[in-house]
Amino acid sequence: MNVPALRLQQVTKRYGAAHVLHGVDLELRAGECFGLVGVNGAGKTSLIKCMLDFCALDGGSVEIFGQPHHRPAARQPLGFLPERFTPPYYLTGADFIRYLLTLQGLPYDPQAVAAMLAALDLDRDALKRTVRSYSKGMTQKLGLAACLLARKPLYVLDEPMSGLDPKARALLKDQLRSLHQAGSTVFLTSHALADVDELCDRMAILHGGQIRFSGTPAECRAQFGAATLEQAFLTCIA
Ligand SMILES: Nc1ncnc2c1ncn2[C@@H]1O[C@H](COP(=O)(O)OP(=O)(O)OP(=O)(O)O)[C@@H](O)[C@H]1O
Repeated sequence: MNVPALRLQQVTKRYGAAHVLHGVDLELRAGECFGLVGVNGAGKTSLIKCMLDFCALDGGSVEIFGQPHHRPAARQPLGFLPERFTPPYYLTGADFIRYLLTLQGLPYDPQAVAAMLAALDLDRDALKRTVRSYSKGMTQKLGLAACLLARKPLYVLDEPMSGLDPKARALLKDQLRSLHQAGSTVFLTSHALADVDELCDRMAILHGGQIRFSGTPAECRAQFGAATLEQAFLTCIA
């Protein structure tokens, strides 16, 4: 039997008196593209922080490819793009990519870097410029490039389309499809339900601290008797 890429069991998270996650169960099969959706403040980023051991759980457990998430080795097969990606402003794009690759024991391959920048439509000149001179979309592309260059079995991407122009969104979707075809598992959050519909094998709706729906986008439409994923989402959280 295949080990799940991610398994969350009864995950509970509180910030002081505020209960954000109440017993969340979620399982990602290895090799699938999975989308987590929910309104602002639903707890998507908190769930990711719990998964990656950036904050302590108040209950439950998380396993990454069968290993308890708090073991550093469990996170080795994982690439992560945070929701608010803010690289050190004084580094050049090349410095930043080199730094992240070095941390993972990977070489800086100028050809691979150039190919990834082209694949995300980030001008190669950006490598020489300090990050302080980047636009929001350029910064997001740099974060995506650094993350995707590491070639990991599992990617956790918190709102990866954030700040991207229509061309870059289309290119990123191509990249995510390629990763999927190559066998990587992708977990992403998104507010663009059309992207989730297009890209994801399965999805979950997080609302009120709990998973209200988990299944394929087609199952989501069918379960809520809706023609579109947007209508299904609205019915689900009503
Ligand atoms: N460090 C923190 N301390 C206190 N409350 C927090 C903290 N981080 C998040 N929260 C609260 O937890 C709730 C969930 O926030 P979270 O960022 O996980 O939501 P989200 O679903 O990712 O939202 P968005 O779609 O707006 O990015 C919100 O009410 C938020 O204010």
